[in-house]
Amino acid sequence: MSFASLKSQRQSKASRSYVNYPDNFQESHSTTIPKVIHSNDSDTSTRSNEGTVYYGIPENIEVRVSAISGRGLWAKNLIKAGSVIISLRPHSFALASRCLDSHCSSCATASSSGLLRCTECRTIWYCNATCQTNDWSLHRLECSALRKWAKSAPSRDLSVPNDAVRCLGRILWQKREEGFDSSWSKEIDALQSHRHSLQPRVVENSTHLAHSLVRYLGLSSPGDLSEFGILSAGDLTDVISRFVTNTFALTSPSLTPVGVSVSPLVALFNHSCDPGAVIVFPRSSRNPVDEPQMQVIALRDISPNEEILTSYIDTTLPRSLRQAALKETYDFTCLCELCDDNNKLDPRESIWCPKSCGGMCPAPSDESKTYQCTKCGAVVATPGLVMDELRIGQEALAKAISIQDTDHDKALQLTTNIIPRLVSAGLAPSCHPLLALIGLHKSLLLSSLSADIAQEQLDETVRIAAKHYMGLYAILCDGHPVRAVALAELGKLLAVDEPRPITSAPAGIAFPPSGPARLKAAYETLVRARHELMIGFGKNNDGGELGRNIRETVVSLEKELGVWTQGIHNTLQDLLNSSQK
Ligand SMILES: C[S@@+](CC[C@H](N)C(=O)[O-])C[C@H]1O[C@@H](n2cnc3c(N)ncnc32)[C@H](O)[C@@H]1O
Repeated sequence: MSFASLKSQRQSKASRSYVNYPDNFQESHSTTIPKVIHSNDSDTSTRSNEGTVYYGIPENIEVRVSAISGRGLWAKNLIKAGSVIISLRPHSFALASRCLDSHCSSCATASSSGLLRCTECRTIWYCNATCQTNDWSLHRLECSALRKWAKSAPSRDLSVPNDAVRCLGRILWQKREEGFDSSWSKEIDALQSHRHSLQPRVVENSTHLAHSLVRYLGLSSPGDLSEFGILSAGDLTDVISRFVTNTFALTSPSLTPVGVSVSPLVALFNHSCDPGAVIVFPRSSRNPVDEPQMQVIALRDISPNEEILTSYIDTTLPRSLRQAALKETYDFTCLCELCDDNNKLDPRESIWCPKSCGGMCPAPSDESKTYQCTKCGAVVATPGLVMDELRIGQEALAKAISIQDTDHDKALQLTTNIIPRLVSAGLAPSCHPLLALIGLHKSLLLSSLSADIAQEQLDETVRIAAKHYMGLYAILCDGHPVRAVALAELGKLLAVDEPRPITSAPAGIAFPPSGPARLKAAYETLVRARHELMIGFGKNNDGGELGRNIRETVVSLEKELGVWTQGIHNTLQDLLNSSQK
């Protein structure tokens, strides 16, 4: 297995920075869609003709409206786990700036070499002339905007606008090209806006984004936005708010964020912290022109008349952080089962029993009052100390995230030091911030893997990958793509050729095992990973690009194991023969 493929999975997170408003832009009438609450009963949903705006709604789902969450998508028939519910090319997408020279801007295919650069703007890259031609109707506008932006940029670092600005630019150009009355534009205009209830941080970001957008479009004043159907400050606020509320990360087949994407139909799914469906980009199309293909996949069986819910945020976070993120960007308080039931022990906020009975206690916090093991009743004697460690862990996590791209070694040192402290404090691997620190530590270790890796370093990376999977296993359902990718990573690491296999350790005790036992563990882990990938990235997609890649690895490991088994069989036979002589 190549280390390069592992390393390439570790790219830093796409940054999401949004808007700000020009002060001199007047507030006015707006084209905001009417509020869509049709029912006062919080528990009922109403079938709605709102769906008529949308093209391509599959037969087995429909738009309904509820008092709590507005429009949403509901199953009409049973949808089985691993089924692709929706598959479409997003209305618009833009690559993160750091991915522009490693991914095609037309089909979003990753390529380490061989992309062709636009000779005019020297910023956008394509697989080939076909991809360039497919993107030309928008790129001809984007190309000159990029050149003007670069000319007036104060520094090289700022010579390309971020993905949010570029995506918004593409949306506005395409609306103008398609016509404001076209179905394409109507779907964009029907996206939900929260312009009357923007949170303070969103206002600040939005103002900044609006200024950048005006500059990017080459307009001398916000008033010139009328050519894009934006006639007032309110209209511009709507454009930005719709974008912020309805944008999804564009991700690689192994879930690395590589940009932003907007699909009005997919944006109709409401949120749950325990979702029944996920949004992924498995790269399963036969025709590259259809890529990037955005798919919504059922994680479990969804019953007829059940609302299909996806998650907008990282569901490994504890309740308070999830609620804060949802409030800030999406302006609602989540009432899903996970958020609603405060009394249930949540592995995201749990520590091991202080008497080591194997049970768990709620992690001490300002809100929780009882720190008792749910199995044996033992009480945490020093909750204050655990709370201190949790706080220190949270601060270390924030620091390590902020420096991971600029000072890899320092970030690695930080995670290396803090993880054992949190483990000693009794945190379970699924508990925040330990799980996040383990995940970050794993990605930092993966990014420093090289062909001349030492056995100890490889083994340490395998152990941390196993801990990461254990933490995710306690939180996410079977087949969740995040869990599936973590298991695939663990299996691939186990399958890496050992630089110096340790043969003396008794089998079954050491982890990771060595020699043939390790090969067997790799095989079993990858078979399991493939099962999970087939759910999270779709059965019909064969688990997406990653699922297909794991299938090939499984097949080659099968052969390798066969050779081992045959070798052992031959050796035993030789021994038997010689003893009989
Ligand atoms: C991406 S849109 C989803 C579609 C939206 N309901 C509509 O009518 O267009 C996100 C917005 O839907 C609403 N929403 C989504 N999930 C919700 C939930 N679980 N509870 C309350 N509101 C929710 C929030 O207003 C949120 O900002």
